Amino acid sequence: MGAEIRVEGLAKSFGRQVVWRDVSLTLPAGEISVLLGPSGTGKSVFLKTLVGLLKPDRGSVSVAGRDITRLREHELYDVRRMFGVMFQDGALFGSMSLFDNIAFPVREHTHKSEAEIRRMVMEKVDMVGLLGAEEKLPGEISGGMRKRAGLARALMMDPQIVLCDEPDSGLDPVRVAYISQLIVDLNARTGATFLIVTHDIASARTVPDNIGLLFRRELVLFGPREQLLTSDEAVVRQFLDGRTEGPIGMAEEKDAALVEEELARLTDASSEVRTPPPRLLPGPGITRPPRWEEIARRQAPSPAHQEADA
Ligand SMILES: Nc1ncnc2c1ncn2[C@@H]1O[C@H](COP(=O)(O)OP(=O)(O)OP(=O)(O)O)[C@@H](O)[C@H]1O
Repeated sequence: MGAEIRVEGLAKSFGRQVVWRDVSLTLPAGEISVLLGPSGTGKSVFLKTLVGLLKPDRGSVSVAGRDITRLREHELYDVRRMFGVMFQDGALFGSMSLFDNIAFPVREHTHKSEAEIRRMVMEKVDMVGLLGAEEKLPGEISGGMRKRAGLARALMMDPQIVLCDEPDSGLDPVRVAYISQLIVDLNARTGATFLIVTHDIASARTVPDNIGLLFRRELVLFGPREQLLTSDEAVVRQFLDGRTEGPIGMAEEKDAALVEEELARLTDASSEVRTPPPRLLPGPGITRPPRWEEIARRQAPSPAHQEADA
């Protein structure tokens, strides 16, 4: 089951460089949240702060009710075990098979037998769709498969919270769609709380319950997906519509160009933008827990619509 994370008044600087100064948000237990923002706005720093790898200058991070900014190192260890982290580059050891890479956290942190480790690894390998590839080296498989292996490793300790740093970076649109579906499926199967950092607006629109936007040292907005996608807030509209007019200037030129390019492909007609697309649902064969049943029910066409369509 997922744990809630409550962040209040978080600030972080490196020397004179302010990364962000007053970030507050709650990641609801068991839900999927996405964090958007141009490069360099401190999304990875935020993930590292949530796991206690970086200490904030101010503010609190409560994980299942415990403020990790006040914990000692040995107490932090217990809280960290609640997390599974999928790093940006997969962070797999190049000389180890996928099996050994995925087994790594369990071998490091537990004294389980090899037979038990094999059972656990094969379960996760199956969950991420890598059955048959477990003896390959990371260099022998595609980028999409490496991402899946990174996810399998993040899941090994049955985490209550899964953090994914750009699970879709460097993948073609079809592989991005597969990874998005996988994240939805894993959320339905594990009930864990997911936070995903991404630049991919298409998946940000269809995967999460909640979306946040970091820009220029601030969390511009964080809330339910529908609220953000239909927001009239100028900065949100500008970001989602990829327009140059608006409060967001061109200081981060390269990032703005990148974001615009993505958005221009996906959100031409602004009327379409205002109607959130349907959410991705867990795939066939996945038993939907009540919260996913509810999401599916809410977005199913009503009987009246079905009759009108017939
Ligand atoms: N350990 C560190 N020491 C000093 N500066 C750092 C450190 N880690 C990150 N930074 C700086 O903090 C800023 C935010 O970095 P971060 O990697 O979190 O951005 P990001 O939003 O994740 O970017 P991207 O989308 O490119 O991954 C950057 O300017 C980076 O150089």
